[in-house]
Amino acid sequence: APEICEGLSLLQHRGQDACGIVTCGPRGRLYQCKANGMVRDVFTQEAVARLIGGMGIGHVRYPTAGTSNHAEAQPFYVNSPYGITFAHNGNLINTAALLHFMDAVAHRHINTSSDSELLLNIFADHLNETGKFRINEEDIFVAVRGLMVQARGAYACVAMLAGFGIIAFRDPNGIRPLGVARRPIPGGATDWLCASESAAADVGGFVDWEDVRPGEAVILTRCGVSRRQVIPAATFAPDIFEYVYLARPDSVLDGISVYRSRMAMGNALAQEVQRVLTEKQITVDVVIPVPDTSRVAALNLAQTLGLPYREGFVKNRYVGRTFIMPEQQMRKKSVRRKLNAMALEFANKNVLIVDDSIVRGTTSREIIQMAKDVGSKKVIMASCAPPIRYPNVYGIDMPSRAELVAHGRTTEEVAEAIGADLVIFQTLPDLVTSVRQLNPSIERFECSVFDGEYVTGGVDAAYLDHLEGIRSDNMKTKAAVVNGLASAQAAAAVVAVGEAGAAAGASGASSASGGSDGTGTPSSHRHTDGVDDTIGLHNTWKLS
Ligand SMILES: O=P(O)(O)OC[C@H]1O[C@H](OP(=O)(O)OP(=O)(O)O)[C@H](O)[C@@H]1O
Ligand SMILES: NC(=O)CC[C@H](N)C(=O)O
Ligand SMILES: [Mg+2]
Repeated sequence: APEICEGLSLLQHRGQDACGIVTCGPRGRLYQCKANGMVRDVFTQEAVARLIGGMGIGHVRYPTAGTSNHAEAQPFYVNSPYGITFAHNGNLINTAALLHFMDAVAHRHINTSSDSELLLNIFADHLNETGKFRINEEDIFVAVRGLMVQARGAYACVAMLAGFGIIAFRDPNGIRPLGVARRPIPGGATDWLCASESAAADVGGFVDWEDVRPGEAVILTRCGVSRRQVIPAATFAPDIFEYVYLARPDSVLDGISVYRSRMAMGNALAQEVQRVLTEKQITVDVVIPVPDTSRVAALNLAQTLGLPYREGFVKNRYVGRTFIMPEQQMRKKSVRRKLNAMALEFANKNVLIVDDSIVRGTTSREIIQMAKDVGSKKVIMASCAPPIRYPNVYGIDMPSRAELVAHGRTTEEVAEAIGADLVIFQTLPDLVTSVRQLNPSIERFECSVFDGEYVTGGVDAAYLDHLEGIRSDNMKTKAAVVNGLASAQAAAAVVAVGEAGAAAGASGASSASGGSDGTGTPSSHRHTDGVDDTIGLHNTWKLS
């Protein structure tokens, strides 16, 4: 658990909403801790100490389906068959069909609106098909294949079978990243790690990072590692937005250094900036990045153009990423809390502000205003990514066209909307070249947010309308309220169940429990909407 916890803190930039760890201890017992909040807050020393065992899985959540309710925190658990826990990065696009299958064919109850809970149950259903008392690796490969035939969308997953091992797999388009690394330990044995990004492996001393191939499954057990291409890869199309924004610069994903790709984006953007500035006859005095993500590209852009690079915005290191926050109000407020403009770098200058992307325009609107407030002459905004005009359906939460500032707007209109004197976007071919030149064996990237071409197929106007209806900011707020009510309504019944559980705990049924409710949670913190709770796990800590 301490190592998984460390790994999750290195992946915190991928999800700030909720986090969780499940470990597997002696006799196949599972121990879990999950809640809304950041890794450092949820995993107290005591909580981690209670997560015993030699293998486990963890997750940091950035909700892209359902709500931010803690019932949707991962990993998820089902007891049958074999005791499976599951963590998923990505987003499914055929949830309606899968839900119908669950209901009508598999007769499995899905208790949240999380697509990950659904995916776990698809996996469980395929494992169950074996009908075996004890399964083997062959059965697992067959089950993962069954899941891949059925599930559509983006999914990089880790699953743990109690007392058996860990299974990692990546969808047939390889949209979201996933890799595996090893660490030799004295005596000849080997530790294994799977993670979304290689940076998590480096820090733990794991080596030989290998990307899981699209359509491949990896099984890790005491006996070693087995890999199999369970389904032929479709088009291998990693999401280019990982390189633009989501991933850490020190990670190498699918053979491409994120850092190098951002340097290349800065170089390429410099050419476009040069061209536009010459055409418009504007001179720029200084290049200023928008911390954090655009720094690498902005520095290279400034060097290429021979312009001074200045850190004119100072970032509050205690405020996380704003784009992945769930609500617009929160995002907007956080930009002001996060960034402060230093007048001495802006006053009386034509400033070129460089960001990695302009999505909703929340960041740019605020910082352009700040730049003006401290006396800039002209504010020119350059984006390492082209205009984002289409929703993302594969695990980046930008589901609604209306929320995208470039949707239905020309570049000039975007400038007006965000208050810039001029906006300069990278072209899509330049962005793709910046990334692809670092690994030409990747033939294409998932670029749907820029060109509206969805690599999996199955995403049409009707689907996007439907998605907008359930995922727009407005609807998320409504869903959260409805969910909150459901939780409150469930509470009365669940408290009663909890008390009964306490009796069982007191009689010694639960070896790991330390609290009065048999879950290890102090009664005052008891988690009261437990209808969705992973019944049967040894909960070590819950924030109510
Ligand atoms: O147009 P918007 O909707 O504002 O989205 C784009 C902005 O959001 C991200 O920053 P974020 O604060 O999330 O993270 P960072 O610190 O890694 O740059 C991204 O780097 C842009 O700055
Ligand atoms: N990025 C993620 O981890 C999202 C996983 C899943 N779609 C959810 O909303 O929980
Ligand atoms: Mg940013």
